[in-house]
Amino acid sequence: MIYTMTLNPALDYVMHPNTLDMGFTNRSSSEELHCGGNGINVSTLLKELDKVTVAMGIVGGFTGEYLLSDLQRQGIPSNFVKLDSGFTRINVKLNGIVMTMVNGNGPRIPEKKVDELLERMDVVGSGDTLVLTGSIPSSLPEDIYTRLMAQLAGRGIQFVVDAPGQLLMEAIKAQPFLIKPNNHEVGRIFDANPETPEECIPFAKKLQDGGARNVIVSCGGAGSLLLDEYGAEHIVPTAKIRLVNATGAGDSMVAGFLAKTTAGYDYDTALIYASACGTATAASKGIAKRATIDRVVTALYKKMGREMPASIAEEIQLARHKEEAREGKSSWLADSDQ
Ligand SMILES: O=P(O)(O)OC[C@@]1(O)O[C@H](CO)[C@@H](O)[C@@H]1O
Repeated sequence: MIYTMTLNPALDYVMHPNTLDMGFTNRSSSEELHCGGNGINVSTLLKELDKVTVAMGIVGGFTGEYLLSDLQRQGIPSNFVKLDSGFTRINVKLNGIVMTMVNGNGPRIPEKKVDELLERMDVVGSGDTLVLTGSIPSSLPEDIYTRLMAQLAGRGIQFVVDAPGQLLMEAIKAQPFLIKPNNHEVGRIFDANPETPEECIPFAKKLQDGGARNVIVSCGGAGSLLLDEYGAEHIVPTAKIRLVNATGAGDSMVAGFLAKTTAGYDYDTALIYASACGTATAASKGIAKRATIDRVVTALYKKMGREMPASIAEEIQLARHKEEAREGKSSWLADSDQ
């Protein structure tokens, strides 16, 4: 089972302002509301790929209730600690000419709620994957991810960490299976300015020396790097799309990588799939839908001049048939049952 942990979930309020003049009233041409926070995004994309996950974390107030009901509506099982006061943050994403985000700090988390969370973690056991991702409210200690991993150490759990700066550097000491910073985050950690996957290799090596087993560094349109646990470097380009929304693209990469590694695919295939999932979300409003992911996977293999593994091609075809059947465009279900 894959568990995702979102300690600071959010409702992402996406606005499309035509202007962004400081000190004046700006108007948005349309708005959207998505349930977010990194772990929830990972669960949402994995749900699109028919992978069951349990979303865990801490929620509060009416925004937290909304988030839980949305997870239920999507059919994503959840196990969240509920706060007695305070509310889950609303992060504002200004999707104008230049994308600007204002992320909330999040509610205050009392120590007893941390204890409750640690108790609930006992459901995670041997063979499970635990994804620890996103920032944490400032009332939580900086070593919270390390504490969670220490509590679960020795149970045969695979940890995945995608967190900013110091949180990440603390967490790699617990030798997570995967970390996924982007090139800007890597640059901030090492006081450098890597732009391409190739330029990220030495920094990925340092992160591996610090304990991480597999290191993915996403570099936006320049492609992605995976330095795998055997020391092999994999680089994939990014499929060309029209950028709609960068929010959740990194989480979608993590989800895509886990979808394929937990299904037994090799790291090379998993990275290509991860990159396609990230790109598909960047081309979507909210987290990508299955049909977009499949289109981008196909485009990426074409761009790379490589043949898609037959099993992935079959999956894509099956998903398309299912979609057509749902929309009443084909009768393949009836045919195949005859
Ligand atoms: O403030 P954090 O926790 O660093 O990031 C939170 C966030 O920006 O990340 C997700 C996309 O990755 C969004 O759904 C969410 O609003």
